[in-house]
Amino acid sequence: MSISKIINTGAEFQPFNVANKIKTTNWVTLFTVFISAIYTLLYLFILNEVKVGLFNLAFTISYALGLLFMRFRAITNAKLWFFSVLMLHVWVCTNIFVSKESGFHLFYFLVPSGAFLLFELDQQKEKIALSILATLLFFYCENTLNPDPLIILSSDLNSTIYQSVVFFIMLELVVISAMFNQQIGQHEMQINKTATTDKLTNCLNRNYFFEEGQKQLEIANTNSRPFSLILTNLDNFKRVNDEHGYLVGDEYLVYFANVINHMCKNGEKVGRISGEEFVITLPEYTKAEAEKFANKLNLQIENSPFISSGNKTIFNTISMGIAVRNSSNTIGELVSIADTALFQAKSMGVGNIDIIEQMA
Ligand SMILES: Nc1nc2c(ncn2[C@@H]2O[C@H](COP(=O)(O)OP(=O)(O)OP(=O)(O)O)[C@@H](O)[C@H]2O)c(=O)[nH]1
Repeated sequence: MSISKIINTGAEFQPFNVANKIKTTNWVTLFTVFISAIYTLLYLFILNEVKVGLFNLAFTISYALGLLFMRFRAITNAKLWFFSVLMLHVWVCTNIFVSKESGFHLFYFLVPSGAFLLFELDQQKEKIALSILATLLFFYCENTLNPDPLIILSSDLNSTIYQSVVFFIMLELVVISAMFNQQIGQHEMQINKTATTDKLTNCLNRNYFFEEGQKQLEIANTNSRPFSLILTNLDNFKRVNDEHGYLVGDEYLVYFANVINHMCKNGEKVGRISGEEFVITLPEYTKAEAEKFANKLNLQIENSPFISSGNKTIFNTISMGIAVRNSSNTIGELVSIADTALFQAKSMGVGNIDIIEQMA
Protein backbone atom coordinates (compact mmCIF):
# COMPACT_ATOMS: atom_id res chain seq x y z
CA MET A 1 0.00 0.00 0.00
CA SER A 2 1.49 3.33 -1.01
CA ILE A 3 1.89 6.21 1.46
CA SER A 4 -0.54 8.39 -0.49
CA LYS A 5 -3.17 5.63 -0.28
CA ILE A 6 -2.69 5.46 3.51
CA ILE A 7 -2.90 9.26 3.81
CA ASN A 8 -6.14 9.30 1.81
CA THR A 9 -7.77 6.52 3.87
CA GLY A 10 -11.29 7.62 4.77
CA ALA A 11 -10.99 10.93 2.89
CA GLU A 12 -12.67 9.71 -0.29
CA PHE A 13 -16.01 11.39 -1.07
CA GLN A 14 -15.72 13.68 1.95
CA PRO A 15 -16.23 17.46 1.69
CA PHE A 16 -13.00 19.35 1.12
CA ASN A 17 -12.46 20.60 4.69
CA VAL A 18 -13.30 17.24 6.33
CA ALA A 19 -11.03 15.39 3.87
CA ASN A 20 -8.25 17.80 4.71
CA LYS A 21 -8.47 17.04 8.43
CA ILE A 22 -8.65 13.29 7.78
CA LYS A 23 -5.49 13.42 5.68
CA THR A 24 -3.72 15.46 8.34
CA THR A 25 -4.78 12.97 11.03
CA ASN A 26 -3.43 10.11 8.91
CA TRP A 27 -0.15 11.99 8.45
CA VAL A 28 0.19 12.60 12.18
CA THR A 29 -0.70 8.95 12.89
CA LEU A 30 1.95 7.69 10.47
CA PHE A 31 4.54 10.06 11.89
CA THR A 32 3.76 8.90 15.43
CA VAL A 33 3.98 5.25 14.36
CA PHE A 34 7.43 6.08 13.00
CA ILE A 35 8.60 7.73 16.24
CA SER A 36 7.13 4.96 18.40
CA ALA A 37 8.84 2.35 16.21
CA ILE A 38 12.17 4.08 16.82
CA TYR A 39 11.70 3.77 20.60
CA THR A 40 10.67 0.11 20.13
CA LEU A 41 13.96 -0.52 18.35
CA LEU A 42 15.81 1.33 21.10
CA TYR A 43 14.26 -0.88 23.80
CA LEU A 44 14.74 -4.10 21.83
CA PHE A 45 18.18 -3.71 20.32
CA ILE A 46 20.06 -1.06 22.29
CA LEU A 47 18.75 -1.54 25.80
CA ASN A 48 18.01 -5.26 25.24
CA GLU A 49 14.73 -4.91 27.14
CA VAL A 50 12.54 -7.42 25.29
CA LYS A 51 9.48 -7.13 27.54
CA VAL A 52 9.41 -3.33 27.36
CA GLY A 53 10.21 -3.45 23.63
CA LEU A 54 7.23 -5.75 22.96
CA PHE A 55 4.98 -3.57 25.11
CA ASN A 56 6.10 -0.55 23.10
CA LEU A 57 5.51 -2.48 19.88
CA ALA A 58 1.91 -3.03 21.02
CA PHE A 59 1.51 0.74 21.39
CA THR A 60 3.08 1.27 17.95
CA ILE A 61 0.54 -1.11 16.42
CA SER A 62 -2.27 0.57 18.39
CA TYR A 63 -1.46 3.92 16.74
CA ALA A 64 -1.65 2.25 13.35
CA LEU A 65 -5.07 0.78 14.25
CA GLY A 66 -6.43 4.34 14.10
CA LEU A 67 -6.17 4.03 10.33
CA LEU A 68 -8.68 1.17 10.51
CA PHE A 69 -11.19 3.47 12.20
CA MET A 70 -10.61 5.90 9.32
CA ARG A 71 -11.11 3.11 6.82
CA PHE A 72 -14.55 2.47 8.28
CA ARG A 73 -15.27 6.19 8.38
CA ALA A 74 -15.38 6.43 12.19
CA ILE A 75 -13.54 9.71 11.86
CA THR A 76 -14.05 11.24 15.32
CA ASN A 77 -13.39 7.85 16.93
CA ALA A 78 -10.14 7.55 14.98
CA LYS A 79 -8.99 10.92 16.34
CA LEU A 80 -10.09 10.11 19.90
CA TRP A 81 -8.35 6.73 19.61
CA PHE A 82 -5.12 8.39 18.52
CA PHE A 83 -5.04 10.82 21.43
CA SER A 84 -6.10 8.15 23.95
CA VAL A 85 -3.32 5.80 22.83
CA LEU A 86 -0.83 8.69 22.89
CA MET A 87 -1.72 9.78 26.42
CA LEU A 88 -1.77 6.24 27.78
CA HIS A 89 1.53 5.46 26.02
CA VAL A 90 3.23 8.53 27.48
CA TRP A 91 1.87 7.68 30.93
CA VAL A 92 3.13 4.07 30.71
CA CYS A 93 6.57 5.20 29.46
CA THR A 94 6.95 7.75 32.27
CA ASN A 95 5.50 5.76 35.15
CA ILE A 96 6.18 2.11 34.28
CA PHE A 97 8.95 1.71 31.69
CA VAL A 98 11.31 4.39 32.98
CA SER A 99 10.84 7.53 35.08
CA LYS A 100 10.05 11.21 34.60
CA GLU A 101 13.79 11.94 34.18
CA SER A 102 13.42 10.56 30.63
CA GLY A 103 11.14 13.50 29.81
CA PHE A 104 8.59 11.29 28.00
CA HIS A 105 5.76 13.20 29.67
CA LEU A 106 6.79 16.32 27.68
CA PHE A 107 4.94 14.67 24.77
CA TYR A 108 1.72 15.82 26.51
CA PHE A 109 2.58 19.32 25.20
CA LEU A 110 1.66 18.13 21.72
CA VAL A 111 -1.91 17.21 22.65
CA PRO A 112 -3.57 20.70 22.68
CA SER A 113 -2.03 21.88 19.39
CA GLY A 114 -2.64 18.47 17.81
CA ALA A 115 -6.29 18.41 18.97
CA PHE A 116 -6.93 21.90 17.59
CA LEU A 117 -5.36 20.89 14.28
CA LEU A 118 -7.14 17.58 13.84
CA PHE A 119 -10.65 18.11 15.18
CA GLU A 120 -13.31 20.07 13.31
CA LEU A 121 -14.05 23.70 14.19
CA ASP A 122 -17.27 22.76 15.98
CA GLN A 123 -15.73 19.93 18.04
CA GLN A 124 -14.88 22.22 20.93
CA LYS A 125 -15.75 19.67 23.64
CA GLU A 126 -13.25 17.15 22.33
CA LYS A 127 -10.49 19.73 21.96
CA ILE A 128 -10.96 21.24 25.42
CA ALA A 129 -11.40 17.87 27.18
CA LEU A 130 -8.23 16.46 25.60
CA SER A 131 -6.24 19.61 26.40
CA ILE A 132 -7.33 19.57 30.06
CA LEU A 133 -6.63 15.84 30.38
CA ALA A 134 -3.16 16.23 28.86
CA THR A 135 -2.34 19.11 31.23
CA LEU A 136 -3.48 17.11 34.28
CA LEU A 137 -1.51 14.05 33.17
CA PHE A 138 1.58 16.16 32.58
CA PHE A 139 1.47 17.56 36.14
CA TYR A 140 0.72 14.11 37.55
CA CYS A 141 3.82 12.67 35.82
CA GLU A 142 5.95 15.66 36.71
CA ASN A 143 5.11 15.28 40.40
CA THR A 144 5.22 11.49 40.66
CA LEU A 145 8.38 9.54 41.28
CA ASN A 146 8.49 6.07 39.79
CA PRO A 147 10.54 4.21 42.42
CA ASP A 148 10.39 0.89 40.59
CA PRO A 149 10.84 1.39 36.79
CA LEU A 150 11.11 -1.64 34.50
CA ILE A 151 14.33 -0.18 33.10
CA ILE A 152 16.79 1.65 35.30
CA LEU A 153 18.57 4.11 33.08
CA SER A 154 21.92 5.75 33.73
CA SER A 155 21.78 9.53 33.91
CA ASP A 156 23.55 9.69 30.52
CA LEU A 157 20.87 7.53 28.89
CA ASN A 158 18.13 9.49 30.61
CA SER A 159 19.67 12.66 29.20
CA THR A 160 19.88 11.14 25.70
CA ILE A 161 16.24 10.06 25.80
CA TYR A 162 15.22 13.45 27.20
CA GLN A 163 16.94 15.18 24.28
CA SER A 164 15.37 12.81 21.78
CA VAL A 165 11.93 13.62 23.24
CA VAL A 166 12.58 17.36 22.90
CA PHE A 167 13.83 16.80 19.34
CA PHE A 168 10.73 14.83 18.31
CA ILE A 169 8.44 17.40 19.96
CA MET A 170 10.12 20.17 17.98
CA LEU A 171 9.89 18.10 14.81
CA GLU A 172 6.20 17.38 15.36
CA LEU A 173 5.54 21.05 16.10
CA VAL A 174 7.21 22.03 12.83
CA VAL A 175 5.19 19.39 10.98
CA ILE A 176 1.95 20.44 12.70
CA SER A 177 2.58 24.14 11.93
CA ALA A 178 3.44 23.36 8.32
CA MET A 179 0.23 21.34 7.98
CA PHE A 180 -1.75 24.11 9.63
CA ASN A 181 -0.34 26.61 7.12
CA GLN A 182 -1.07 24.25 4.26
CA GLN A 183 -4.66 23.75 5.44
CA ILE A 184 -5.21 27.51 5.69
CA GLY A 185 -3.65 28.03 2.25
CA GLN A 186 -5.85 25.34 0.69
CA HIS A 187 -8.95 26.78 2.35
CA GLU A 188 -8.11 30.26 1.07
CA MET A 189 -7.67 28.89 -2.44
CA GLN A 190 -10.95 27.03 -2.19
CA ILE A 191 -12.83 30.09 -0.90
CA ASN A 192 -11.26 32.23 -3.59
CA LYS A 193 -12.23 29.75 -6.29
CA THR A 194 -15.81 29.50 -5.03
CA ALA A 195 -16.09 33.29 -4.92
CA THR A 196 -14.78 33.85 -8.44
CA THR A 197 -15.48 30.79 -10.56
CA ASP A 198 -18.52 29.13 -12.06
CA LYS A 199 -18.49 25.61 -10.62
CA LEU A 200 -19.75 23.82 -13.72
CA THR A 201 -17.65 25.41 -16.45
CA ASN A 202 -14.73 26.93 -14.51
CA CYS A 203 -15.32 30.25 -16.28
CA LEU A 204 -15.44 33.42 -14.19
CA ASN A 205 -18.73 33.82 -12.38
CA ARG A 206 -20.96 36.79 -13.05
CA ASN A 207 -19.69 39.05 -10.21
CA TYR A 208 -16.03 38.35 -10.75
CA PHE A 209 -16.36 38.74 -14.50
CA PHE A 210 -17.76 42.26 -13.99
CA GLU A 211 -14.86 43.09 -11.62
CA GLU A 212 -12.17 41.79 -13.93
CA GLY A 213 -13.82 43.13 -17.08
CA GLN A 214 -14.13 46.59 -15.53
CA LYS A 215 -10.38 46.58 -14.72
CA GLN A 216 -9.54 45.71 -18.32
CA LEU A 217 -11.94 48.27 -19.68
CA GLU A 218 -10.52 51.04 -17.47
CA ILE A 219 -7.05 50.37 -18.91
CA ALA A 220 -8.50 50.62 -22.42
CA ASN A 221 -10.41 53.79 -21.51
CA THR A 222 -7.34 55.42 -19.94
CA ASN A 223 -5.07 54.60 -22.86
CA SER A 224 -7.73 55.07 -25.57
CA ARG A 225 -7.16 51.52 -26.80
CA PRO A 226 -9.63 49.34 -28.71
CA PHE A 227 -11.85 47.10 -26.60
CA SER A 228 -14.70 44.84 -27.64
CA LEU A 229 -17.00 42.44 -25.88
CA ILE A 230 -19.01 39.47 -27.11
CA LEU A 231 -22.16 38.13 -25.52
CA THR A 232 -22.92 34.57 -26.68
CA ASN A 233 -26.14 32.66 -26.32
CA LEU A 234 -26.71 29.01 -27.21
CA ASP A 235 -29.62 28.66 -29.60
CA ASN A 236 -32.55 26.48 -28.55
CA PHE A 237 -30.67 25.13 -25.59
CA LYS A 238 -33.89 24.18 -23.88
CA ARG A 239 -34.37 21.63 -26.67
CA VAL A 240 -30.96 20.06 -25.89
CA ASN A 241 -32.05 19.62 -22.28
CA ASP A 242 -35.47 18.36 -23.24
CA GLU A 243 -34.21 15.86 -25.82
CA HIS A 244 -31.07 14.56 -24.12
CA GLY A 245 -31.50 15.37 -20.45
CA TYR A 246 -30.11 18.00 -18.13
CA LEU A 247 -26.82 16.18 -17.55
CA VAL A 248 -26.03 16.13 -21.26
CA GLY A 249 -26.99 19.82 -21.27
CA ASP A 250 -24.40 20.37 -18.53
CA GLU A 251 -21.79 18.49 -20.56
CA TYR A 252 -22.58 20.68 -23.54
CA LEU A 253 -22.08 23.83 -21.45
CA VAL A 254 -18.67 22.56 -20.30
CA TYR A 255 -17.75 21.73 -23.90
CA PHE A 256 -18.85 25.17 -25.09
CA ALA A 257 -16.87 26.91 -22.34
CA ASN A 258 -13.79 24.87 -23.30
CA VAL A 259 -14.13 25.84 -26.97
CA ILE A 260 -14.25 29.52 -26.01
CA ASN A 261 -11.37 29.23 -23.54
CA HIS A 262 -9.19 27.52 -26.15
CA MET A 263 -9.64 30.50 -28.41
CA CYS A 264 -8.67 32.97 -25.67
CA LYS A 265 -4.91 33.25 -25.54
CA ASN A 266 -4.39 37.01 -25.26
CA GLY A 267 -5.75 38.01 -21.87
CA GLU A 268 -9.42 37.73 -22.84
CA LYS A 269 -11.72 37.03 -19.88
CA VAL A 270 -14.59 34.58 -20.17
CA GLY A 271 -17.52 34.72 -17.79
CA ARG A 272 -20.73 32.72 -17.50
CA ILE A 273 -23.27 35.36 -16.70
CA SER A 274 -26.41 33.24 -16.83
CA GLY A 275 -27.45 29.65 -17.61
CA GLU A 276 -26.50 29.47 -21.30
CA GLU A 277 -25.00 32.92 -21.78
CA PHE A 278 -21.26 33.53 -21.81
CA VAL A 279 -19.47 36.82 -22.19
CA ILE A 280 -15.96 37.43 -23.48
CA THR A 281 -13.86 40.58 -23.11
CA LEU A 282 -11.60 41.31 -26.05
CA PRO A 283 -8.98 43.87 -25.01
CA GLU A 284 -7.11 45.45 -27.96
CA TYR A 285 -9.68 44.00 -30.43
CA THR A 286 -11.02 46.42 -33.03
CA LYS A 287 -14.47 45.97 -34.52
CA ALA A 288 -13.07 43.91 -37.42
CA GLU A 289 -10.97 41.73 -35.12
CA ALA A 290 -13.89 41.11 -32.77
CA GLU A 291 -16.06 40.13 -35.72
CA LYS A 292 -13.37 37.74 -36.94
CA PHE A 293 -13.17 36.16 -33.47
CA ALA A 294 -16.95 35.73 -33.35
CA ASN A 295 -17.07 34.19 -36.83
CA LYS A 296 -14.32 31.74 -35.91
CA LEU A 297 -16.21 30.71 -32.76
CA ASN A 298 -19.40 30.36 -34.74
CA LEU A 299 -17.75 28.10 -37.31
CA GLN A 300 -16.11 26.02 -34.65
CA ILE A 301 -19.43 25.29 -32.98
CA GLU A 302 -21.34 24.72 -36.21
CA ASN A 303 -18.72 22.48 -37.80
CA SER A 304 -17.84 20.25 -34.89
CA PRO A 305 -20.81 18.46 -33.34
CA PHE A 306 -20.56 17.67 -29.65
CA ILE A 307 -20.50 14.00 -28.64
CA SER A 308 -21.60 13.43 -25.05
CA SER A 309 -20.18 10.82 -22.67
CA GLY A 310 -23.24 8.67 -23.50
CA ASN A 311 -22.42 8.97 -27.23
CA LYS A 312 -25.19 11.40 -28.04
CA THR A 313 -24.36 13.70 -30.94
CA ILE A 314 -25.54 17.28 -30.67
CA PHE A 315 -25.44 19.85 -33.44
CA ASN A 316 -26.08 23.34 -32.23
CA THR A 317 -25.58 26.98 -33.15
CA ILE A 318 -24.87 30.12 -31.21
CA SER A 319 -25.99 33.69 -31.55
CA MET A 320 -23.70 36.54 -30.61
CA GLY A 321 -23.94 40.22 -29.89
CA ILE A 322 -20.78 42.32 -30.09
CA ALA A 323 -20.23 45.69 -28.45
CA VAL A 324 -17.24 47.81 -29.48
CA ARG A 325 -15.94 50.48 -27.11
CA ASN A 326 -15.59 53.87 -28.59
CA SER A 327 -15.96 56.10 -25.56
CA SER A 328 -15.54 55.73 -21.81
CA ASN A 329 -17.99 52.96 -20.95
CA THR A 330 -18.47 50.81 -17.91
CA ILE A 331 -18.43 47.07 -18.39
CA GLY A 332 -22.11 46.98 -17.44
CA GLU A 333 -22.91 49.41 -20.28
CA LEU A 334 -20.93 47.32 -22.77
CA VAL A 335 -22.71 44.10 -21.72
CA SER A 336 -26.01 45.88 -22.09
CA ILE A 337 -25.07 47.11 -25.60
CA ALA A 338 -23.95 43.57 -26.51
CA ASP A 339 -27.29 42.31 -25.19
CA THR A 340 -29.13 44.65 -27.57
CA ALA A 341 -26.95 43.37 -30.42
CA LEU A 342 -27.66 39.79 -29.34
CA PHE A 343 -31.38 40.47 -29.34
CA GLN A 344 -31.10 41.75 -32.92
CA ALA A 345 -29.03 38.70 -33.92
CA LYS A 346 -31.62 36.35 -32.39
CA SER A 347 -34.45 38.08 -34.19
CA MET A 348 -32.79 37.16 -37.50
CA GLY A 349 -32.84 33.41 -36.69
CA VAL A 350 -30.14 31.11 -35.30
CA GLY A 351 -26.35 31.28 -35.67
CA ASN A 352 -26.26 35.02 -36.34
CA ILE A 353 -23.95 37.78 -35.17
CA ASP A 354 -24.84 41.42 -34.73
CA ILE A 355 -22.47 44.21 -33.83
CA ILE A 356 -22.97 47.64 -32.28
CA GLU A 357 -20.16 50.15 -32.24
CA GLN A 358 -20.46 52.96 -29.74
CA MET A 359 -20.05 56.40 -31.20
CA ALA A 360 -17.42 58.50 -29.44
N1 LIG B 1 -28.21 21.68 -18.46
C1 LIG B 1 -28.32 22.93 -18.01
N2 LIG B 1 -29.29 23.72 -18.50
C2 LIG B 1 -29.37 24.99 -18.05
C3 LIG B 1 -28.49 25.49 -17.09
N3 LIG B 1 -28.83 26.80 -16.83
C4 LIG B 1 -29.89 27.05 -17.61
N4 LIG B 1 -30.23 25.97 -18.37
C5 LIG B 1 -31.30 25.77 -19.32
O1 LIG B 1 -31.14 26.62 -20.42
C6 LIG B 1 -32.41 26.70 -21.07
C7 LIG B 1 -32.60 28.11 -21.53
O2 LIG B 1 -33.82 28.15 -22.15
P1 LIG B 1 -34.32 29.41 -22.98
O3 LIG B 1 -34.10 30.65 -22.16
O4 LIG B 1 -35.72 29.12 -23.44
O5 LIG B 1 -33.31 29.50 -24.16
P2 LIG B 1 -33.21 28.65 -25.47
O6 LIG B 1 -33.94 27.36 -25.40
O7 LIG B 1 -31.74 28.55 -25.76
O8 LIG B 1 -33.91 29.55 -26.50
P3 LIG B 1 -33.26 30.76 -27.28
O9 LIG B 1 -32.28 31.41 -26.35
O10 LIG B 1 -34.39 31.66 -27.62
O11 LIG B 1 -32.58 30.19 -28.48
C8 LIG B 1 -33.46 26.26 -20.04
O12 LIG B 1 -33.94 24.99 -20.41
C9 LIG B 1 -32.66 26.13 -18.76
O13 LIG B 1 -33.16 25.12 -17.91
C10 LIG B 1 -27.47 24.64 -16.58
O14 LIG B 1 -26.65 24.99 -15.73
N5 LIG B 1 -27.42 23.37 -17.08
